[in-house]
Amino acid sequence: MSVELKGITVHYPGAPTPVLDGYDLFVPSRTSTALMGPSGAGKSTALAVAGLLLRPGAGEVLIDGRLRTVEDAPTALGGEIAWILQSVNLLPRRSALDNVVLPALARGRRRSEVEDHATELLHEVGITDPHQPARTLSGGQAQRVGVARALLGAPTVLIADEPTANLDLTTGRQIAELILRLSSAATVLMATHDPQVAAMADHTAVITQPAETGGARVAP
Ligand SMILES: Nc1ncnc2c1ncn2[C@@H]1O[C@H](COP(=O)(O)OP(=O)(O)OP(=O)(O)O)[C@@H](O)[C@H]1O
Repeated sequence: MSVELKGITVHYPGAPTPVLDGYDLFVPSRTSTALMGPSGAGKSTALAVAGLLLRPGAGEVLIDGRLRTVEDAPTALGGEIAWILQSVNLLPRRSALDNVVLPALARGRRRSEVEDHATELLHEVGITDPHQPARTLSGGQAQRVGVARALLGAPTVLIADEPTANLDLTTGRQIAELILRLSSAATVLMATHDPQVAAMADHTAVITQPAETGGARVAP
């Protein structure tokens, strides 16, 4: 499914200027785009709009050519749209496997329906013991569990907001490679500050500092 932002404007209350001002982005179906740009340029804001978590002041979000709004979030999130964040927020006393399946159980799936697939995904991301308690995982291992959790619902749109930011460069790049390889059937939008991570994606879009340009723009 393609993801398109058309003329998106977001002006946070109290801010002197909009963080996004007529922002356009097109991510073709089943491709990945790395979103780059200086801190504060609006990458997370653009992802929140694309992921239907933030209603823009103006503009449209089209997924697979269909107009979508934040009202669609309850059905889309965890199903067709999945997120991977910088901080993984695992339940520390539960196992890696529990952390992968719990969101699916909360959405009404039976454990028996998802457990085999979750175990397989954990294996694919390099977690050899699915019963390892989350509190004993390293940061990199925890993010691997986060990747498996995001992929369990077979999302068609995967949004990753600086998924490697809390990791050392090498681990971060391994995680980015995993995300892009395992989500090849999805359309991926990933914010990153690491040019090597960005280079792994099919395309790069740069959001420039609005204060300098009068509005965020995408570089070709
Ligand atoms: N909920 C909010 N309310 C008010 N201002 C906000 C809010 N969220 C973000 N901002 C401001 O909007 C600007 C863009 O923030 P955003 O997090 O989208 O940037 P970013 O490019 O993702 O930055 P970073 O690389 O540091 O994560 C910043 O100046 C930030 O302080």
